[in-house]
Amino acid sequence: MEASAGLVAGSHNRNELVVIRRDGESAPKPLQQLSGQICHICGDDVGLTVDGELFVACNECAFPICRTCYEYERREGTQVCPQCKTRFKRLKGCARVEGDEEEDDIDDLENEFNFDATKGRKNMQHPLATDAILHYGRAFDNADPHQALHPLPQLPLLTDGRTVGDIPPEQHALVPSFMSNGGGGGKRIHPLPFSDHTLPVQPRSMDPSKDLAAYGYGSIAWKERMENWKQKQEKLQMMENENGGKDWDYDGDAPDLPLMDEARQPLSRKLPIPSSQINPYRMIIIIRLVVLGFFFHYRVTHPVNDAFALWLISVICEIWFALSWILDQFPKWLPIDRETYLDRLSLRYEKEGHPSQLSPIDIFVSTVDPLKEPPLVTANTVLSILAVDYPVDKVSCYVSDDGAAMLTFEALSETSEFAKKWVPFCKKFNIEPRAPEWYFAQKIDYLEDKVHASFVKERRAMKREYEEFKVRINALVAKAKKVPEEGWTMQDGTPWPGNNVRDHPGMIQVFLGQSGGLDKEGNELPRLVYVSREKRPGFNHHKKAGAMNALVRVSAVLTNAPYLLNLDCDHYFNNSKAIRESMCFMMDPLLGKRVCYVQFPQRFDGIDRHDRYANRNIVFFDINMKGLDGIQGPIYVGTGCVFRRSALYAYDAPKAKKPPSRTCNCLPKWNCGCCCSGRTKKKKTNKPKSEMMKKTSRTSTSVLEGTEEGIEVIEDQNVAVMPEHKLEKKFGQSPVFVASTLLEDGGTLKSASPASLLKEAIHVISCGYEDKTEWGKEVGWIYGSVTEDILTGFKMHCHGWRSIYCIPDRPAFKGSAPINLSDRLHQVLRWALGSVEIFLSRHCPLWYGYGGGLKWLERLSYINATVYPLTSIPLLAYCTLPAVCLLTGKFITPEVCCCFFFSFFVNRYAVYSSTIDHGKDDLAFI
Ligand SMILES: O=c1ccn([C@@H]2O[C@H](COP(=O)(O)OP(=O)(O)O[C@H]3O[C@H](CO)[C@@H](O)[C@H](O)[C@H]3O)[C@@H](O)[C@H]2O)c(=O)[nH]1
Ligand SMILES: [Mn+2]
Ligand SMILES: [Zn+2]
Ligand SMILES: [Zn+2]
Repeated sequence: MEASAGLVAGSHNRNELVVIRRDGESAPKPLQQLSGQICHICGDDVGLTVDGELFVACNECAFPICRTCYEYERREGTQVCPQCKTRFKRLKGCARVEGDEEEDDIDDLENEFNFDATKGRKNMQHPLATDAILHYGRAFDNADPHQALHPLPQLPLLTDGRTVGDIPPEQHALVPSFMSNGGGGGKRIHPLPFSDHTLPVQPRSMDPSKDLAAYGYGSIAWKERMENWKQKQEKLQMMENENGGKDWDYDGDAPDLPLMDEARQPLSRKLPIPSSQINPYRMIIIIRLVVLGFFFHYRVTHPVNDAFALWLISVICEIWFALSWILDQFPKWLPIDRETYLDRLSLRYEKEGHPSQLSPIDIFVSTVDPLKEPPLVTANTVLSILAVDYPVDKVSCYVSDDGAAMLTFEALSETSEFAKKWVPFCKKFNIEPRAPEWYFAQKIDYLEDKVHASFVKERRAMKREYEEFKVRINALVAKAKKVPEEGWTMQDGTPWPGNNVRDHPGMIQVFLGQSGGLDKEGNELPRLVYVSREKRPGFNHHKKAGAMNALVRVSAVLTNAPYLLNLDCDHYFNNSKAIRESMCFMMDPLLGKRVCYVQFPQRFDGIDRHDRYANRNIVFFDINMKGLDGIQGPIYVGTGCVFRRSALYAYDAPKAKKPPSRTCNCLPKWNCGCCCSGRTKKKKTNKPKSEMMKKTSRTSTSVLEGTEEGIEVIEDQNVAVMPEHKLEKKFGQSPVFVASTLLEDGGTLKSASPASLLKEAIHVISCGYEDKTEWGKEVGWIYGSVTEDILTGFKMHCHGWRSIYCIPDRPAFKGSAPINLSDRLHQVLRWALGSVEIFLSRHCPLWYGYGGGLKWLERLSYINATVYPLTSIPLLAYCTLPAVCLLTGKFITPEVCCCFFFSFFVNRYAVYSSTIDHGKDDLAFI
């Protein structure tokens, strides 16, 4: 390589030219003065060595980095040069870092290049580096004052008190993030600290010299990108801050027209899977069905007389397998994808100069046992909620603590304090994800991620703050290990009401929100509410379903947002725009009114690459659920789901008044003459915007224009003309709660004082509240199964609602899955038992809810979801048959011909795929 290839020139406002040769064969000479070089990470002066020479961190490309940044990167960052990705070597006088092999040998060249053998530039070492002794005074001048004040705490303790190194890899919770170097499976994560639209990503060229030209320090491209970025940020900031902006003129002027049109567009779009992709699958299903017919014809008409019992058992098993295969296949007939338009949502509901019209949302987090579900995990979930990209006054977070643990309470209190620093940081730099543990587990790529200098410093300071926060939480956890004899006492000296977990009063504490103190930048934070429902012996508390219903009522009394989102305590917001995604469906004036919930797929962190225990459930989440979305909507999986509050109150879906010729449920759609021929006949709505956006109220019958197909008319028939005593019978004896159910657009009674509302909230979480009401039977989360989720979703579909499956590019939520065998087996067993519970209950999807709006393919899929565990019985029988055959010398079929072989083979394959690819397992599409 030519020496000139490595020539890099630094110029900034202090404009001294520095020339450094990359090959190092002859010592590079500074042409003029050396200081004045700007660090391309933090923007400080790079500084000099004691010899008065420029500090050089990377001998390969001499990318300008100051000593502070260099040390930080070695200690906690990627440990490689941001530009050429060569591993940093230790420089004399720099702090030791974990992973430094030798004690004294500073010049650890061998190691250096063993690490990155591909570079093989052993003798291209920069001479400056070998005797680089740093200019301490200088370096300290540059150091982040925060860093100097707070020495880095020891290795962070995990929540169970052990240090990181002690943790076996198979553990729930946060371990993987400590173990891996940011993102499992060696895949590098590129966090996007700034939103995608701020700067176009410039593709990196393959030619290293070009690379340098484009990215080398002082290069024009770099500076342009910085400038560009700054301008865009300022613009964005201005748009956000400006409150007296230009009014929106709907009927108005030409310049506004494009915007207006855009705002009128639908907020989401349905994308059917191309028929060229899906038809082959359908064909295979049909072919198999036909072959199956032949097979059973043969089997039934050819009994084996000398081994009748064997034959009968095998035929029964085969018929069961065939049926379960059919149950499994047909709900996949019409898979669809969806696309959302967040920009249109914003144009429509967040008009400049007006207060945001986005709907409020109440977010529920459920926890039970702080020792099994570490408070740090819950804290991360809560932080990601508080920092969500949504108007703060429209978000409330309710944490249900079924363990009545003071630890959870105190951790939440700490979390609310930390949120005052964390939330403004997230919003300022637009980072993802907004759960600090997962955010800091990512490594930054300073070049590709368009990092701004001030961001680098604030990020480091925040990381330090987070580590201190973690230490505080871990201290709480350590303290909670030994329970004092007289039980816990709160800071004010009163005993903790929840000292007896099975017998304690209801507890509510509101943190943050309007009255709860502002964040570091003086902005309000979302409301955070701690709720622990009353527990008394002799009452059935119905586990998670009971906890959720308590939250439904508390939130109705305190905030009453028209939408709810529920999350398990270990599922954090991975995508801060997730609520907006769901609102693209819920707030769509056309499609929205019939949607009971928007389910997001469950995604997980820290699963091993081969997904040993099939935690990901790929077939279920990426195929079955998309198939259901094409019918009546995905089933509810218990977490990551945005509900319409009124759907939880057991109201029927607004009826779609379809033209009589379009009411069929034909399958398949493409050969149905009755419902699809006139599909293109879309009814244009010419009503003025304001009227289209008019909110409908449950107390008045209103007519909406069109539906998702644009051809139907919906009528809101949830007219609440129920007499009050009936409402009380349905919802329980709380006038405030009952009144809240009548407010379609949410909101609370303005007349009530906060104190009286809190009193009412305590009342609605008392044990006896649900007695003789419809809670758990018709209203809210439905009781009677440990998989309350399937049941709850099923009831809604029976009421005629439709659900939506939303898969944003960036996964909306992420959780931790059980990654050890016994936990996983327990979970699968629990799900299986829950399903059988439903199958044997009055809610059995075979018989329940006819005439209520449940589509038959959707019903098939619910039957499949509840009956699948029973397949284990015929499977066991079928697997023992060969052994019995061998022992008795008899066989399940009579003499065999070759056409039989063919059909037998095909059928066996079908049996295999239907039993193994069952719902929640990971195999091929069919
Ligand atoms: O008495 C209880 C028991 C559980 N939970 C909460 O329920 C959630 C799920 O419990 P977990 O033990 O993690 O069950 P999983 O099998 O991991 O959860 C899956 O399966 C459940 C049952 O189908 C669903 O409810 C969950 O949302 C879904 O993630 C957790 O947040 C718990 O804190 C309570 O609030 N109260
Ligand atoms: Mn879980
Ligand atoms: Zn720096
Ligand atoms: Zn380099």
